[in-house]
Amino acid sequence: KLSYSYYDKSCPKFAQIIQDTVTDKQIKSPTTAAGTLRLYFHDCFANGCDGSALISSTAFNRAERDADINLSLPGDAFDLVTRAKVALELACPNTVSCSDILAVATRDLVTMVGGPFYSVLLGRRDYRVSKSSAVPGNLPLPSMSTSQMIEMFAARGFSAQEMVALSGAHTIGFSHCKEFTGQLYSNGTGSGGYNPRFAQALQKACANYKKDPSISVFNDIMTPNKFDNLYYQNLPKGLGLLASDHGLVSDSRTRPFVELYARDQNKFFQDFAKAMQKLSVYGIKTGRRGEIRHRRTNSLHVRSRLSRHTSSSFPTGDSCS
Ligand code: HEM
Ligand SMILES: [Ca+2]
Ligand SMILES: [Ca+2]
Repeated sequence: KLSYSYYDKSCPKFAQIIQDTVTDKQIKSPTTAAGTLRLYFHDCFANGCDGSALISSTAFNRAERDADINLSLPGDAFDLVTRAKVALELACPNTVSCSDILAVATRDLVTMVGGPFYSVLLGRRDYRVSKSSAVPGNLPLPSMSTSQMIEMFAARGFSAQEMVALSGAHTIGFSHCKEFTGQLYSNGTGSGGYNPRFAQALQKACANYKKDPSISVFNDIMTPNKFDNLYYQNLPKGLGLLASDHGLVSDSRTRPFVELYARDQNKFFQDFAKAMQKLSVYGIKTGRRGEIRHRRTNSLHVRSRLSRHTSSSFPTGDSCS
């Protein structure tokens, strides 16, 4: 049922509208790419790529996006999807799903910041149900062992190699101090796999994070805004940020792939693209299991987020939330 030409007749401007929205947003807010890529991963891993992570909570329902782990997803990522939705509803009403928008916008952003281009199958439908209680256990935590992470990916049909390739997403974006400082302080400078000078610098950068939880650090200190293979080159040098990143190079089941991608960026790009295509059809809803979501929002959603990003006010009109 999915196809590459799904909107060719019903919405010929589909690809162009998303591309224009993405370009405009990424130029104005350069953190959009990483935020959207993470949002996409979190949507897909929790019950499939069905737009469930985009839904806002109501008085009667606490939605996925208000699950603890999702509170640090930046407002800019949600805002991007809403902007594309508004433009697409004007051009072709009631035709394009929010989950297709998120899949293609993510691909466009990865390409825009230097990563590989890959084609995305279309025709996903959006799921109506979104519960914050369904999130814990479905997403990896930096405190998990490599075995636990391998298991979580395997449960969804992803090999250890595909997990390592997808983790290359940490070549861009940020992490908040609370995600890695526990490791730094409990192990003391230089242990736990961290390069000693790097650990010191991180402690300094995060010295005030309890007072200011928005303090965050680049995932890839070498090329934080560029999608490349420096993330893998950093790991053996102790320059990975999260404990889970270090785990990939200390475990013998994943280390060979870290080394492979550190040596060969083309191979990383090929495998990342393939794994993203596989992720993009994970748990999708077709037919009557889903819908083309379109909600009218006429009030501003005011949200408090842990995120360092400012969440732009949502435009009035159709939205995916
Ligand atoms: C393998 C296990 C993984 C763990 C334990 C993990 C954990 C995390 C954590 C804790 C953060 C910091 C969030 C924050 O403080 O705002 C983060 C950021 C990020 N993650 Fe992961 N992640 C994993 C895999 C992935 C995958 C597979 C992708 C995408 C394909 C991904 C994409 C991202 C991106 C792009 C960011 C930066 C977000 C931003 O700058 O707003 N991660 N990850
Ligand atoms: Ca989902
Ligand atoms: Ca990079």
